Amino acid sequence: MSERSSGRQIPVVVLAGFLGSGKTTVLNHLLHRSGGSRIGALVNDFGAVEIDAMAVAGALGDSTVSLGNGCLCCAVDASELDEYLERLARPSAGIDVIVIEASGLAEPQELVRMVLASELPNIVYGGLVEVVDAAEFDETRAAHPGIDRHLALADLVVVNKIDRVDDPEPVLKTVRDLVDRAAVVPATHGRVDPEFLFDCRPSEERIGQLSFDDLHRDDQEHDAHPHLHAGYDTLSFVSGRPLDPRRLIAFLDSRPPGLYRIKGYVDFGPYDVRNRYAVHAVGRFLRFYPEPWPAGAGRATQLVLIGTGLDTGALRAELERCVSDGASHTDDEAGMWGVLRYVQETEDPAA
Ligand SMILES: Nc1nc2c(ncn2[C@@H]2O[C@H](COP(=O)(O)OP(=O)(O)OP(=O)(O)O)[C@@H](O)[C@H]2O)c(=O)[nH]1
Repeated sequence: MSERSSGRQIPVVVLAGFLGSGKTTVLNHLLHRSGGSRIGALVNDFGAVEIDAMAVAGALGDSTVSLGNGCLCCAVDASELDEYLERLARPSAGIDVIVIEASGLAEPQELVRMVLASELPNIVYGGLVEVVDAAEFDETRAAHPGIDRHLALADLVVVNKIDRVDDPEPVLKTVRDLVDRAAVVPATHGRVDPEFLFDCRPSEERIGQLSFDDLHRDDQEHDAHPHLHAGYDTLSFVSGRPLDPRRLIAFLDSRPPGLYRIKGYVDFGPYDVRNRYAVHAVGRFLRFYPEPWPAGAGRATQLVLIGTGLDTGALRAELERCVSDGASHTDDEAGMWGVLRYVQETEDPAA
């Protein structure tokens, strides 16, 4: 049995973007480049013929749930969405990440709200990805000013169809000006690094999510495919001494916009001797997941940071400053409050 069935949460990524921007192309790319990770897709086609579902079905088999009855954000409420998500999130499906492909006309914030309102304990919101058509961007914006609002909500913007513009810089600059801390990634034919969206597993091994060994192995795989990773910086940070929760939160709250992904485990030492804290950040989205230290596991903080244009030396120095100075914190009850703000309480059925 995988760790997932014993309480691991499955991230749900919302994939949105205007009609024809390349959402299905991105999803298909992710399906083929996700290594050993299994993606469940919730495909929301706007129209009678489920073109998108057919486009992805071959790759997905039984892990696609397709909704052909109109726009997901209008057609279902949160409890109905939960029914679909539950089908994909059941442990027997063995799914690591769920991607909801919104129809080109969907209001992404409605979908995000519904995912956040989910009462399923084993899923967690994993971020909003907006796909933009680089060639049509100016015209689409002029006709649909709401696009600006969607981009402001995004955690990652894929500026797709770069091959169709002579100079991608103007559109990339416009998009960067419109986003709020989101990473902006240029792409052709939807070729975006899946690692930006979720934690990929190596193909030959499918045990627990967020394994640090897996992440390292991914780094090696990355070297074999430099074309997907051009311009991305990665920093691995390990500390055998606990981190100070206040300092870490100050670091995270002021993280630079290009620092798009953070994942790993944090040891807060005396602040919580029983649990380690899995950390998961996608763009502005940040969550901590406390979980008991596995028996026999060495206590250490292990983090991987991924982004674009990062000053990795400066980030490492900042992380070093988060290491606790060893003073006793037993009477400092408020120390963990900042961290606990980012812990989702899923255990409470009334929540
Ligand atoms: N030239 C070029 N064409 C692309 C690229 N990405 C996707 N396309 C094409 O653009 C068209 C639309 O792509 P889709 O992935 O279906 O777009 P979508 O956003 O899912 O479309 P809707 O579901 O209608 O909203 C398809 O014909 C793709 O082959 C790209 O980077 N360059």
